[in-house]
Amino acid sequence: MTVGELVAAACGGSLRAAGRLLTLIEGPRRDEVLAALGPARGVRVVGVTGPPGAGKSTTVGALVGAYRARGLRVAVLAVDPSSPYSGGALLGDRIRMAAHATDPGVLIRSLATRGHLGGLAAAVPAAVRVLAALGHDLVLVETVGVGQSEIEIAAVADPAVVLLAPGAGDAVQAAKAGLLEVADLIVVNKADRDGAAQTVRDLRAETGAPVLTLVATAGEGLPELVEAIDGHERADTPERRAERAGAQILALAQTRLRAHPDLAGLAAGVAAGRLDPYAAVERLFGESGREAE
Ligand SMILES: Nc1nc2c(ncn2[C@@H]2O[C@H](COP(=O)(O)OP(=O)(O)OP(=O)(O)O)[C@@H](O)[C@H]2O)c(=O)[nH]1
Repeated sequence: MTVGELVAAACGGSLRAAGRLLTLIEGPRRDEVLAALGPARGVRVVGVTGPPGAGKSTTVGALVGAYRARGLRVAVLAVDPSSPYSGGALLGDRIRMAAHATDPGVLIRSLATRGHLGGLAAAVPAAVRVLAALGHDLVLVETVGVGQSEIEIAAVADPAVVLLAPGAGDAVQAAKAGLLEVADLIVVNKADRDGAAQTVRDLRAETGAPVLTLVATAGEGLPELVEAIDGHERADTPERRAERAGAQILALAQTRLRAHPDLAGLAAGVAAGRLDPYAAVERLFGESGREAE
């Protein structure tokens, strides 16, 4: 099948074709697929991130249920920055979201990011474009908050929801990792556990922001979370959209620069004193960089 035929089949409802397109955009044929999709269509992107075990998958599953009840077509992109595997990654998440596995209005997909910096930034926007073109109304991007990835998620998600479990450890780790800085919404999940109220107080003191509570397994606090997500979207402005787009462009540019074939040679030159770093940057950007000045 050509890419055009795949797009037509996927738009006609073929999950196989949709899966194939999502695989293609992880490789060298990404631009071909994006061109075949036609003009970009707006789609809501909600990010859910947090430390391992905070309850991200359970929460995403609950959010899928809430948005399906409104009749929206929902896609879930589960991103595991530590996994080199595509497609089959995060099997556990698929199992936890089994309630939606047979619902044709829900597409659940794992994205590998091959472990390189900027991986999430490079992979997610293209996948979101595909999902939007296929008629999804909402994309939930779930990622394990373990490093660079959660900073990058803020660039594509509106809002970025940071999920923590009760206990000082999680909150302190989240603050250290820079997770709280990128959070549009902070949620303490497992609010049925001891220490939840204290964690909420700590996070409020740390961030000065409102903190939501949730029992994802029971759906307690879910309507409030959905309301907060919707409210955040209503408050979106052209300036904020431009800011997110700018952050996305920078993250992609950084990915390209890190993979630049001349980078190692230039670094060796600077280290040996043959070249100064300013000249190295000039060479890295080549003609386009010089023209821009
Ligand atoms: N008591 C309680 N347990 C919960 C709640 N939400 C999730 N859990 C449990 O916590 C465990 C981890 O939940 P997951 O949804 O897999 O968490 P995760 O953040 O996706 O975990 P990773 O995939 O390891 O990153 C599971 O056993 C859930 O059933 C909650 O609100 N209360």
